[in-house]
Amino acid sequence: MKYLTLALAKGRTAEQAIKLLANAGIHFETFTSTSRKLIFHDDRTEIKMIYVKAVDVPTYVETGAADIGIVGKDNIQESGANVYDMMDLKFGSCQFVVAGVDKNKYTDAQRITVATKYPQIATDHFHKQGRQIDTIKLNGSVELAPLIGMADVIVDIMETGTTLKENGLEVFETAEHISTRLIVNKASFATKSERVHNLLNQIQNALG
Ligand SMILES: Nc1ncnc2c1ncn2[C@@H]1O[C@H](COP(=O)(O)OP(=O)(O)OP(=O)(O)O)[C@@H](O)[C@H]1O
Ligand SMILES: O=P(O)(O)OC[C@H]1O[C@H](OP(=O)(O)OP(=O)(O)O)[C@H](O)[C@@H]1O
Repeated sequence: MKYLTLALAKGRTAEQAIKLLANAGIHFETFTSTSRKLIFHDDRTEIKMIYVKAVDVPTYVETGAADIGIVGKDNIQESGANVYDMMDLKFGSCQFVVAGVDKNKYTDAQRITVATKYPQIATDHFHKQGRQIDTIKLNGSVELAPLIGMADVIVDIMETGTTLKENGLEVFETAEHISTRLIVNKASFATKSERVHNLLNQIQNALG
């Protein structure tokens, strides 16, 4: 039988994903989060895991380079990838928020500048409200932007709220809840349906 390929997001959710897979009977014996190895095999279940940057997981799955992906909903939504979002894995929980320092200015402004790692999500969020925005794409430390006058607000992920608090930012709006999801390539879902369903069942059972 041919191996199913699973793209797993590196970073803060990786350990929990590996633990969930182990509980589902899928073991990557040589895996350590600090290793530089990119491909791991479980010969018993015939699953090949590729260990990649979170932001790239939807691309691997959409193109069929991977049959299945484990990644945060933030990255799936931002990518707009045409994949099946099959399962909430219940870890990596956080929330999209709009935050800044001057709420009155934010409320009254005709047009606002939004700094974010997620320009597509920010644009969609504000367009739903009929607001026009300019986006500035940043790749980290987004909270800095309103503090130095670079942007009026940020759209970013909040988990504990510590980063906002320590930088004197206030939540103006809360948006979507985010968690880690299991996504499936559309062609694989049709052509490898039995194997994909078996894997989904194993993971669902492990989730309890
Ligand atoms: N407090 C949090 N901040 C950011 N992401 C979180 C948080 N809690 C859970 N997540 C989830 O974890 C993923 C981010 O993990 P991580 O920060 O390791 O990746 P990244 O930001 O894509 O990586 P990098 O910082 O290397 O670019 C997010 O995509 C999100 O789904
Ligand atoms: O509410 P909190 O628990 O404080 O978590 C939220 C922070 O975590 C993330 O940043 P990350 O740690 O990925 O660093 P980054 O600034 O490099 O993106 C996110 O972009 C927020 O800055």
